[in-house]
Amino acid sequence: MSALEIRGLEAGYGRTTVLQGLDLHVDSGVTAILGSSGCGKTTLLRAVAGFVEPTAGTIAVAGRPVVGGPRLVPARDRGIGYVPQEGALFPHLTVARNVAFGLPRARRRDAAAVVAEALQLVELDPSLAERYPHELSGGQQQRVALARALAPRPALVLLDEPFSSLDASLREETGRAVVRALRAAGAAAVLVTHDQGEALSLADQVAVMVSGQFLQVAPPASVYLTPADPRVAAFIGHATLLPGEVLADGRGRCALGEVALRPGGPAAGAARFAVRSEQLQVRPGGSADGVPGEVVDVSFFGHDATIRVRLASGEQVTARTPADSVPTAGDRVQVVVTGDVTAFGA
Ligand SMILES: Nc1ncnc2c1ncn2[C@@H]1O[C@H](COP(=O)(O)OP(=O)(O)OP(=O)(O)O)[C@@H](O)[C@H]1O
Repeated sequence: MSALEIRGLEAGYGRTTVLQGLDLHVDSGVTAILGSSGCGKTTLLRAVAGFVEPTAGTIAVAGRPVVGGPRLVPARDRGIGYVPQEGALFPHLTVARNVAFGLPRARRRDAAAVVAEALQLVELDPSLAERYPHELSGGQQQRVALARALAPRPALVLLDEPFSSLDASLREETGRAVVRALRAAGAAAVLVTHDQGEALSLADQVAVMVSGQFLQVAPPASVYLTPADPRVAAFIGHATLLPGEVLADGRGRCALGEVALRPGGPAAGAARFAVRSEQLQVRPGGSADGVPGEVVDVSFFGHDATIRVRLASGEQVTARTPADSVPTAGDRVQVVVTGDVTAFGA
């Protein structure tokens, strides 16, 4: 039985349709909904949770229809845990009372045991139970919000950009802890994010959303290495898209010269090539390999750097290079492509 099954879902506000017929299947584990601001990620979560009424389609949670079935099941009866942006804990309640808040009446009598178990799941010290939210760090507050969502033992937890207010290091640590807690609780989760690193590192399945549609739903490595659409390639791999031509022998030609193509692409003729930044190597000007170009600018990150290069054709490409061999703006370089390039029909 799947934790969440969505078919042909349409939803919006007034006359505006935001979700344009979505299908999604979540068995278990974490599914990340990845997309840029305004594409409809929160609207999808709200439709699943029961805060937005869809105009078409069906939603089933743990095998039970909640939309498009015999009756529209209200939010409180869907058996879903919801972690909103920035946790939204009740400021006047202690951690323990926050966690116990959503428990059904029958389980409130042993609330202390449920709270202790939920705090253990999210790896929080039991001594924090009597603190108030303002006495916790941002990461601890997020874990309490998850403990509150997990306490009623839902089959499905929805998380809306849960780490967006945390700084980079805390974000990674909290993200991993949250995934461990979800797995330990046996709950499937749908995590909304616009951060591709977060989606790729935390999720078992990534659904890439653009304008209320899913362009690809697949495991992280597949959306990264074998994007189904040029927009997925540009969004996920920071790929440069170049016009070119597929040659008869399965190779391709573009402003980067002749390149090897990933099998299964379009037939010979005009095409678009997606080249990920780490597939491009920048060598000193005058090197034998590659095509010539001029460095436009460099962004240094410590562990590596990205280098924008203007090719002789006038097109610009972005290369990622180790931190110890970074050229400077204005340098003449040779750009070499490594590995297979993904081609899409023009
Ligand atoms: N209550 C509302 N009434 C009318 N339009 C809305 C409402 N909420 C959202 N929208 C619009 O619906 C579209 C999708 O919004 P949504 O919040 O789902 O996007 P999102 O992908 O979650 O964005 P973000 O990453 O910025 O949170 C946007 O164009 C937004 O302006």
